[in-house]
Amino acid sequence: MLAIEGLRVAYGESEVIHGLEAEVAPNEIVAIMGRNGMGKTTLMKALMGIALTTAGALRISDRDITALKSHQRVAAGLAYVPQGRMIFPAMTVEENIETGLTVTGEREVPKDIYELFPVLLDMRRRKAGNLSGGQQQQLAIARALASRPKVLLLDEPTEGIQPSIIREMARMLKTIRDTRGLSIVVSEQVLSFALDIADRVLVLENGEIVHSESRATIDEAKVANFLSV
Ligand SMILES: Nc1ncnc2c1ncn2[C@@H]1O[C@H](COP(=O)(O)OP(=O)(O)OP(=O)(O)O)[C@@H](O)[C@H]1O
Repeated sequence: MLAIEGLRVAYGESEVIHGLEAEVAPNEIVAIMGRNGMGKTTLMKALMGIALTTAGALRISDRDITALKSHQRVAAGLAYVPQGRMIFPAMTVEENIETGLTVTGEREVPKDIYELFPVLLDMRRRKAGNLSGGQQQQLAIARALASRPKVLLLDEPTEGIQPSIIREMARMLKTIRDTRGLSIVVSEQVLSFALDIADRVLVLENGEIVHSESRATIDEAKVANFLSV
């Protein structure tokens, strides 16, 4: 579904991702784990066309998207929930979700989005800035799903979220995968969340994948070791 081939990303002279190779299968949930500063956010931004790639190719459903701009990548099937969520606090919940509709041509928020997130239906006329952290995360995911993606990217969705809500979020993301048939790539530092949600775990260290293991056979202690400082 998503193929990353020989991806190199640099900020000026400083290369941060060094020839990364990865594939994400249809319906697969892949967790990208790594300590702070190892390149998770940079990888997400490169996939979305926000960070500058110096080499490599990206494909979504066999379509080469390497040369496409961000909005064209969204139209091709990528959606992104950035770190910190980046909702528009002064806009209503409904207006926030509507910003995700630009590539589908729909004018109104589809019912199935509100069915997934009933709390957003109740709060649709409220300013998004007044929602709790967990509700804002749901809003950011709803906005991303509004573009009907094939691959959903989430950058550290558990950051600043209470443990009970984190478990709820894991359940919700698996439901989204199962009901909408999409692939999910999630960058994460919380191992329990990654193990709860992922079919496969990749560990990113200094811009390279140093470990890749399916959930079924994973050595938790080994992954925990990569994450400890
Ligand atoms: N705009 C930038 N300009 C220059 N260097 C940057 C920039 N953004 C990130 N970096 C550097 O790139 C490297 C990877 O950072 P990145 O934010 O991708 O890591 P991360 O794994 O997402 O960390 P975190 O968990 O803190 O978000 C770090 O060394 C960081 O200092």
